[in-house]
Amino acid sequence: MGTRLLAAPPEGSELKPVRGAPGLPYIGNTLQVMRNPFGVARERYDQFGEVSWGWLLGQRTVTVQGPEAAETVLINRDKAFANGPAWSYFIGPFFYRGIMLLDFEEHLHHRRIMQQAFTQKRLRAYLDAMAPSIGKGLDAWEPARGFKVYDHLKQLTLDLATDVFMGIELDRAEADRVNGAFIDAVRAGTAYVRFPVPGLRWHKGMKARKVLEEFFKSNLPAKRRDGGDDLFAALCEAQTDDGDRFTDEDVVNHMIFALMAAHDTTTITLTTMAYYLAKHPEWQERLREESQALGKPVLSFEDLDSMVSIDMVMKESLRLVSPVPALPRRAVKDTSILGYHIPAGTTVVVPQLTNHYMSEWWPDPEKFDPGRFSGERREDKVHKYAWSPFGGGAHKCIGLHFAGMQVKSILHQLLLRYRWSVPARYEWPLDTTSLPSPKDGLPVRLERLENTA
Ligand code: HEM
Repeated sequence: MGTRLLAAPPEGSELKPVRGAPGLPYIGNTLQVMRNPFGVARERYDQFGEVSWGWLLGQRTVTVQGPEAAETVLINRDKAFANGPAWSYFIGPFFYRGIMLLDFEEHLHHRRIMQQAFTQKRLRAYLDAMAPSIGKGLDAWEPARGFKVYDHLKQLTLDLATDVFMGIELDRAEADRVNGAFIDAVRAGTAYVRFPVPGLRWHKGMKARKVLEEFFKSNLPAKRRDGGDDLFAALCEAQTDDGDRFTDEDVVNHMIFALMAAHDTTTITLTTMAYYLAKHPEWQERLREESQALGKPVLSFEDLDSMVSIDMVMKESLRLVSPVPALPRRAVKDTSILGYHIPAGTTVVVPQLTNHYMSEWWPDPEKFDPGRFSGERREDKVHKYAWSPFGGGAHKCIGLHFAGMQVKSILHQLLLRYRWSVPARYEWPLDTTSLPSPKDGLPVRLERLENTA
């Protein structure tokens, strides 16, 4: 495929043009990137270096590889890169005015208020609220061969979302209606037909958005009045020192977005951990011993830092399978990345999934080796953006401590109740066409342990 330049740099500037092998207009390498993101990224890096371009999902897209380029884009010093126009292309109609889709001053205003829903005091309350629901959810698992871990974890985190995020008692039918709408809204983002044809994903997503809006709107007055220990109440109450608060509409938009931001990401992290712990039983035993040694059936906030092995496995799993595989941005003015000219209007993507596999930054990147995050080794310290599953800069994941808490709390309780394994030669078929997930649901042999805690 021929090499083409994205655009000529302005005359007299010392900037270099971005090169690429873009392929057919609109289609380009989309299929290859989806099927084999690692191979394509390596090939492009070897041919063009950190900054290259191609057609991706119907857009001219500049892909920036490696932590230095990631830092330039995410730190965004001269405010050249915007989230809204880039993310809206994928999820705009369904996650309208979610905080990740806001930019610059407006984003900062919302972020300051939202921060109040993620204080240590709030996090403690969320953790205490979720512990019993986790136990109940896990107790209902039925040990079997071919037990689909991914499907069960997805259901568990969805049920937790109803408790900890909404704090609303729902009967099963209502919970299924709201959860179903939520799932349709998330799926719509990966629709191939990107306009509303009745019965297809996009159309279902639009309908689902309406269901969710009505649900949160109708529950909002009671939430504002009664408060609570859930995220919905926290967003209603959140207030900055300057007295800024969210409007009713803001609360609804942020709730719908937060559910989405939290759900699949946490499920993918837990599933990846379950996969590697099944493939590496010595690590599973090590984690189980750590949990048993704690001598408590559930984790409290104070215990989180002492779960050192779970922490290392979580970090390594987030490196190997970054739940948000790529971060898109749109250049809102002419700018540059590592000396390359980026014209206004260009879509720029930071591919976290493949960045975590660069042998330039990670020794033996394909290997599951949680010890690389141990105090003595800290391989992630090679660059601030070498390990960045939570992104960076102004939009860095606001829920990262929440995620750590939830993952550790679930894994601790899981390790105390069950052992799981896969045949030695099993390799999971990872689907990378959307957010990464196992095509087969990750079937394991699940056994209940005699003594829990
Ligand atoms: C392991 C789990 C998680 C991962 C890997 C993850 C990853 C990310 C990433 C990469 C971003 C930045 C997107 C960008 O810059 O374009 C982000 C943003 C965000 N995440 Fe998470 N996330 C996780 C869990 C959560 C949870 C549990 C919550 C809520 C409780 C949450 C709420 C958010 C929100 C609200 C934003 C937007 C922040 C902003 O734009 O200011 N995330 N997340």
